Amino acid sequence: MRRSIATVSLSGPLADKLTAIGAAGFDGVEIFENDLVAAPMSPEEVRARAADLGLAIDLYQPFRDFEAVPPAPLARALRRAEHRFAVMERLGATRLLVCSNVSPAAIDDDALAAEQLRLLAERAAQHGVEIAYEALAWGRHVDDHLHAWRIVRMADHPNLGVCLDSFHILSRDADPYAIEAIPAEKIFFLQLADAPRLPMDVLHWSRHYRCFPGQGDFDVAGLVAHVLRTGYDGPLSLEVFNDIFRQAAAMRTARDAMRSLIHLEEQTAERLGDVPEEAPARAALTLPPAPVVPTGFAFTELAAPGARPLGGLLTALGFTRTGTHASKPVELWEQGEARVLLNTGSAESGDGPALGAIGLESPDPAASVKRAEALLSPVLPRVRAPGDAPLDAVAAPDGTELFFCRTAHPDHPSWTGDFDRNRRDPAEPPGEITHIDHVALTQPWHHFDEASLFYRAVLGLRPHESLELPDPYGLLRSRAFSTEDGRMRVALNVAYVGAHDHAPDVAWQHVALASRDIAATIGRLRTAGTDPLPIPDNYYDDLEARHDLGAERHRTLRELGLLYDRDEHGEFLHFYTLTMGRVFVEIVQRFGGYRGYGAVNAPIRLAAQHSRPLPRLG
Ligand SMILES: O=C(O)c1ccc(O)c(O)c1
Ligand SMILES: [Mg+2]
Repeated sequence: MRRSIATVSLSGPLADKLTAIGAAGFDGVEIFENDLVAAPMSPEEVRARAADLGLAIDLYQPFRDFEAVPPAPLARALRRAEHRFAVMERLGATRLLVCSNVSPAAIDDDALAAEQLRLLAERAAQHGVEIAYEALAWGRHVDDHLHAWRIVRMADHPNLGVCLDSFHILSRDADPYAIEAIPAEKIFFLQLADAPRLPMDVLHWSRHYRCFPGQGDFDVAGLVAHVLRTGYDGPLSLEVFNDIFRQAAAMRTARDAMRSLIHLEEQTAERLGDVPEEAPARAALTLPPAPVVPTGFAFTELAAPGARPLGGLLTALGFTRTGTHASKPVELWEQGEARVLLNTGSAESGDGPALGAIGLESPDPAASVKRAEALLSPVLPRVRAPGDAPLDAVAAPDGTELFFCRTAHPDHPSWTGDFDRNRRDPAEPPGEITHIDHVALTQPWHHFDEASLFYRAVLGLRPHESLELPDPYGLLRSRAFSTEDGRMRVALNVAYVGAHDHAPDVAWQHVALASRDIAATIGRLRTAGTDPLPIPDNYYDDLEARHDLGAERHRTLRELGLLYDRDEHGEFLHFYTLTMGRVFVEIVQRFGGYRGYGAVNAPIRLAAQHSRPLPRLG
């Protein structure tokens, strides 16, 4: 399908927005009047710029508070309209969006609305313009797309149709099924936006919290499927009012927008299903190569300029250094299926250790990269020595390198073959750590939505509930993404701005390791002389109030310094190590199918982390 985007969705002056939209590969653009009015370019210049960038001007908008008014305001509105038609002629735009009247002066009279819209359409026709009538969810009398359609049908003018906007429809929980009854030629435009479910006033919600499809909670693909069943073949156009996107780099937002549409077309195809009666609708869609869902973690790589403290920590947790890379200053540490790479050669950032890369188990690493590339993720150049196994990698939005691996599979060269694994001591008593449970990545606040879409669309992960966690210095947003079977999980946290002078930088990342006997692991750590993150006594008093686990268990948890959570599936015990540079390690033990991440305990962790000076490194 043709892909468009409204200029309101991006940051910057109009010329820069157009450049970014063109560079991201869009076919068309909705020009917002504000952007044009404020631009130092004539409509003819905007027209020429758009044409140079290969962009059609698909819509000009918005035209407000027109219909169902008394004669005097109608006369004024028609005068306004004539001016808009003249600008549109200069722009070369032929569709004008008219949104439903929000003025208290509007009259609740569909016949009057239809008559006046007919008059507007008649005037528009003289300028070769068509009117797309959109029901705003907060319209005075028309706040529903089917109501707008009834008025359009009543007006019965070839230059008048409806504009459907997924936000206005889905924010009101309207069933989009009835859209299928609207003839395709009367759907003049389709605007798409997603949004997180927020119980708030709909105007405020729409103007500040819209996001690209795949970043929020709406079933946008389901709606598009209904629209395509009508035979609609106009553009899929993103119209996103978002406070953060208004501030973010336009090039990056435009690429994210395009990624959203690619993914949306794919999801729409899924909603349509592979049956003959849906074939015409499906034919309009362009599909990227199918997602290759990771099956687990192959490794995590920590940039460890001063490797000693991290190596010491891993030893205390029961890891063994099992190898060194044949051509790079990278050590392999293993325990069970948990593998940690310490990259001692990484540049000294001044911040100390950091999480640099994640290895994901993929059933087909090359296909994983093709998928990521089709969804506009930067593929990383392969820097490897001649004998090294091929490693396919892409960059996640926050710069974390994601390697697609096939560990120890007979049909695929394994990355572990690049390590001299001569140090594995068979006499070493096995520790309790079994595998990597999850990885938690802190995202810059203005890239959180981009990162969410990346993990959903590129890796095919399922989003979990979005959480807000109190922290002494701010409110932390957190959302987990996992495979259906939960074997591979990533938690994204958004870093806050830190407006206090003394607010610490919390761009921490952490690796959570699964233990089959967490009491033994924390004991092992203490025996090695390494303290875990201390948990205040008050936590255990509160835990006793919230859960009755029996006196004995409560005493043990308190003595060991373990945190506790439960859900309807099972129980969860965990603890943390102290932070080193930008990373810390969490040890977790799941019982009986517990699905969460101990998020209730995150505020305790954050408070404890803030109360401690950072350990000295090196
Ligand atoms: O918020 C608004 O006023 C507004 C304007 C134009 C639109 O297409 C829309 O969906 C909302
Ligand atoms: Mg709209």
